Amino acid sequence: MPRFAANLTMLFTELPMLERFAAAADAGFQGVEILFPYDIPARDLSRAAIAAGLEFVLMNTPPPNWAGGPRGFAAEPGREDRFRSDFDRALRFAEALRARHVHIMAGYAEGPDARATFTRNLAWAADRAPHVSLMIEPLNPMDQPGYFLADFDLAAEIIAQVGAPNLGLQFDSYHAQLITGDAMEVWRRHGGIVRHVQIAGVPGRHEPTGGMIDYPGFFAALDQSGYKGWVSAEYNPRALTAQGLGWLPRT
Ligand SMILES: O=C(O)C(=O)[C@@H](O)CO
Ligand SMILES: [Mg+2]
Repeated sequence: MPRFAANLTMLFTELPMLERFAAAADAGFQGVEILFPYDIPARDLSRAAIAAGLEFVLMNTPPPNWAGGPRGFAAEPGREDRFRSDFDRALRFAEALRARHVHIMAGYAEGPDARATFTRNLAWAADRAPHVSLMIEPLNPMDQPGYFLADFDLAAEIIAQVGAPNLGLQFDSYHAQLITGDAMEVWRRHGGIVRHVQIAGVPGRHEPTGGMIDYPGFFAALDQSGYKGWVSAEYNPRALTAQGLGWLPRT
């Protein structure tokens, strides 16, 4: 069975951020992720993770705000300077948090120029931080209209084209299901380059139970394929987070 992390941007939101760490540990999670940790001093987040005995698994490149903000700039032609200064800021946080992965967000653009910009920026980032695990994640176009990366085959092509050992795929089964209609098939095709998995129920992005994805079957497929990374719960709980954790396998 994989190790499970709680996405603290979306889970345990009934508590202040620094109290979510202990709640996640008490619930049985072994790791945590925060999408945009930039509003809280990194030392406070790091202390909370260490005190709760949790690994800090993932954070995103800026911008800082989750609510309604854009989702990065890496594929936006003409915004290379902004991407680079944001990336350096993300690296400072990642180091302070000892984050295992950094998700580089593409932003909103389309066409060959966007692809070329994204590829160049990713190559630059992979070279600048060879010791950091970097990832890109396709997002479904219903939730993020206009987001450049909305295709798993394209993500795999770009990762191959960059060819950096520290760049891989972030596989969110919720987005995979909405983009293709068959998250399991996407896993079978691209699981080999996946460094991190996120889960949620479809439809609705709630608890991973009873929807279009067979999660017990998916967890078994992860084991069968030898996946050794984390699986993060990235969903909006229907009620209090702890009330909806029946799906979380107990070790
Ligand atoms: O929305 C998702 O799914 C994510 O994993 C975020 O990192 C993107 O905002
Ligand atoms: Mg995700």
